[in-house]
Amino acid sequence: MNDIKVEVSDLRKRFGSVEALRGASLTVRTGEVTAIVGDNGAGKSTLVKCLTGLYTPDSGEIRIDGEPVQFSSPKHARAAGIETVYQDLALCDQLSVWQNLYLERELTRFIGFPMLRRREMQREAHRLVSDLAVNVPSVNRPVKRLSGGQRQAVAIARGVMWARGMIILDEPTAALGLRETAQVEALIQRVVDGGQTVLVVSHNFEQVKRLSSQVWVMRAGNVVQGVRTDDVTGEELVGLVTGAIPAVSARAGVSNGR
Ligand SMILES: Nc1ncnc2c1ncn2[C@@H]1O[C@H](COP(=O)(O)OP(=O)(O)OP(=O)(O)O)[C@@H](O)[C@H]1O
Repeated sequence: MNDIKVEVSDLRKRFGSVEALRGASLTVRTGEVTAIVGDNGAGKSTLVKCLTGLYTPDSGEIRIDGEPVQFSSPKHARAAGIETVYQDLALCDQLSVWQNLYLERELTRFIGFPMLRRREMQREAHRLVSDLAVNVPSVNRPVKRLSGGQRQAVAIARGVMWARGMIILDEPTAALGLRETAQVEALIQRVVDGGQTVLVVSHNFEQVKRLSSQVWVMRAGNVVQGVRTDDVTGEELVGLVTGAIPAVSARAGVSNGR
């Protein structure tokens, strides 16, 4: 197994006069939760969007499983097995849980015309939801009748269903209360235990401490430090993000994240 799932090297992206990424580099280890933290405007979303094919970087390199990739669209990144759950979740309110899980990727059979394999999708959706212990009353329930935490869990489950190796979560619990946050964090833990690699963007340092093994700190378009999460305190993370602490030195025997 390749230890490094993603390697981002010297990524640059400019929007007119704004340099959103100024040579950002980081790695994501296979089978772990890696976090990216940074203040507003630090470049986190831009970096994620380069990884998911929404933006094309001006220069730099992205390697997945050791292979250089250039994603020209989100579809292209999805075809490479990278699923992303954005803050807006992109769920279709009127549709049921199972319909959302298969949204735009419905199973069909051709009998002179394409026909939906409805039963099979419902069965598989039920199996996935049970396997991940996603707490929804039924896969037939429209998502508009679910709580915020349940909706987030459905969006993550959809990522799990289609990802082949990696899921990116953009602020997965920003809109949730304490109990729902705990449920979504437990789900993320199960996803990683199931062998997926997770990259999470979060403003919640306590969550980063609880969930991730590795954290990368971004400031003004650069990745200023990578540390193993156990080697940094919450206060140090805040200091790194704001720039009050330029860097923390690696604890004995631990590199700065590479
Ligand atoms: N499409 C765009 N057009 C112009 N400028 C952009 C665009 N996207 C991002 N930027 C700028 O690039 C910089 C980095 O933005 P980005 O959204 O990547 O930061 P972020 O760390 O994700 O911030 P936040 O935590 O607020 O979401 C900011 O100055 C932002 O205004």
